[in-house]
Amino acid sequence: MRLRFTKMQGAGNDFVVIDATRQPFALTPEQMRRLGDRRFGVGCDQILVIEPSNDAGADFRYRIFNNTGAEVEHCGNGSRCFVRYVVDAGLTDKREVVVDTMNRRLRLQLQDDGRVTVDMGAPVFDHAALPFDASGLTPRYVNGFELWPVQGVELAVLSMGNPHAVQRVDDVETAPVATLGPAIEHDARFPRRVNAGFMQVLARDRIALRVFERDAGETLACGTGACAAVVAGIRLGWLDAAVEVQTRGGQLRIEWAGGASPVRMTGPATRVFDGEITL
Ligand SMILES: N[C@@H](CCC[C@H](N)C(=O)O)C(=O)O
Repeated sequence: MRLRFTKMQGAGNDFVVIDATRQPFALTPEQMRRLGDRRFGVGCDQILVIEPSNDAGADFRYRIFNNTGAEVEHCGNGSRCFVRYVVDAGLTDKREVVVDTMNRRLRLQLQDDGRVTVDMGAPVFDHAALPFDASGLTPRYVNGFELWPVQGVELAVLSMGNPHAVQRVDDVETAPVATLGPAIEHDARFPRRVNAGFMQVLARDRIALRVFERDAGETLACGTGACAAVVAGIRLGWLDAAVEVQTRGGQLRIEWAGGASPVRMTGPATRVFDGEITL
């Protein structure tokens, strides 16, 4: 089958975007793996599928697949690329778009400078949401928030719609992301696995972050990972309410007022090229 696609990236987290409002979308997990493969296909961290909404309150539905073909709940950098795509493709003339994902309704705003701000929804600390099995573990409390001992390090665990485990490191450049990342991702305490964040606090309003993503491995940036790291840093008393996050692929701004308020993420979204592939 022939498939039209657009390659996009947000802070170096790269995507194959499929417009399922204009062509049928019916790829098998095997076809998605081929599409996401950097040698045998187009190559990407995630595949984003844009569908019409069947809910009057939302403009579109947006589905996310890791490059393994597994459908996942959320993708922050992808959501910015999603809105850039629907505006540039003329699918909407709105600059504020409402979209439904698997488990959240997101509100996205295209800024005059081309960046996109996303209302990412509120963080969830309930272990069942990840899920995270803390049985038999004793947390260390910092500023009233738990750090859990897993794989020999201390993890803050939370969901941004998808699961995250964040640790503080002295230096992101020397952090053992390639070895500890997969060990945390596959730790049995995370039965649906987890995205593992490594955060260096540079100042109360600035962190450096690397994320070993579930399925995709280390990516140049992870939007939900940036939100999770900043929320954890705020709860732990290390960060203020607005933080610049330096990733290997670019800069994101994350804001959170605490409690049940939504996390706001602002960052770039860029179209790279359009193409067609036979799968
Ligand atoms: N790159 C994303 C997150 C994509 C999903 C993640 N790998 C998962 O499995 O939960 C982002 O920008 O948030």
